[in-house]
Amino acid sequence: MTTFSANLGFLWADLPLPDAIRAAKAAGFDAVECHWPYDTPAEHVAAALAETGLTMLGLNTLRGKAGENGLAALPDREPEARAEIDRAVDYARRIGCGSVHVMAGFAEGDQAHQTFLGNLDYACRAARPHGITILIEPLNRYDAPGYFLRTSDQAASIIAAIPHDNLALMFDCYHLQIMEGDLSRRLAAHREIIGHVQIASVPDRGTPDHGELDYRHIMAVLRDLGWERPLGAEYKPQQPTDQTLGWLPVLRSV
Ligand SMILES: O=C(O)[C@@H](O)C(=O)CO
Ligand SMILES: [Mg+2]
Repeated sequence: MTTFSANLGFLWADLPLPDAIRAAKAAGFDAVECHWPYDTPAEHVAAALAETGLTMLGLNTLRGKAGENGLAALPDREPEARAEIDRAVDYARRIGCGSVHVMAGFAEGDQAHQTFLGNLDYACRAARPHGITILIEPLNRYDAPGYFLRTSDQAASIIAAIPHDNLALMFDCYHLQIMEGDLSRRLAAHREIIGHVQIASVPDRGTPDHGELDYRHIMAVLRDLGWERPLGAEYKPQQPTDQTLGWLPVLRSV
């Protein structure tokens, strides 16, 4: 049976994070994940996780100044990028969260590529003692124009260049359908480096039961590939989240 993680960056985003965790539990999710939890003390999040029995699967590094979308590929910003990596790894460690998405930022070119490699090497070393995986995620050109990481192949070549086994691809079906399509073959080609899978409808980033992607098919592909971890529901609810969950029992029963 496929299991699902509620992305609390979008779902129940109006609630304090501990209450969002409780709401995800009450709605029947199997796990949670978030974007930027840092305004909430880690011990409050850890307590809500312990109370509900849910695990926080992932969180992101902070994006930087207003208008920025991560720092890790920005030349000459290594001290800030690494401080954010340290902050994220420490927070993840304190709440028992298994992965940290290191956000690349708006950049291009070889210097950005080299900077990203250096910062990812740093992140993998910082995360390893805590059993934490570092994730990198290609984002689509419409939501994040100019974002350094755009395709699964680019992510794969970066992962191959880093000599650590705790670096993996966040395969967000929403972004990669927009950028590349051909998702069944993309999932198979990159199976060994995928660390987390996220879902939402395309193109409107709504509930995963409509739009140009049929997630019943994607779920069958993932099952055939031996994927058993929760899929991250990272969609933007157009109504209060509790009123948008009709897709959950339907996809769960597939
Ligand atoms: O897809 C997304 O936007 C998120 O997974 C993320 O972490 C970057 O904002
Ligand atoms: Mg995503």
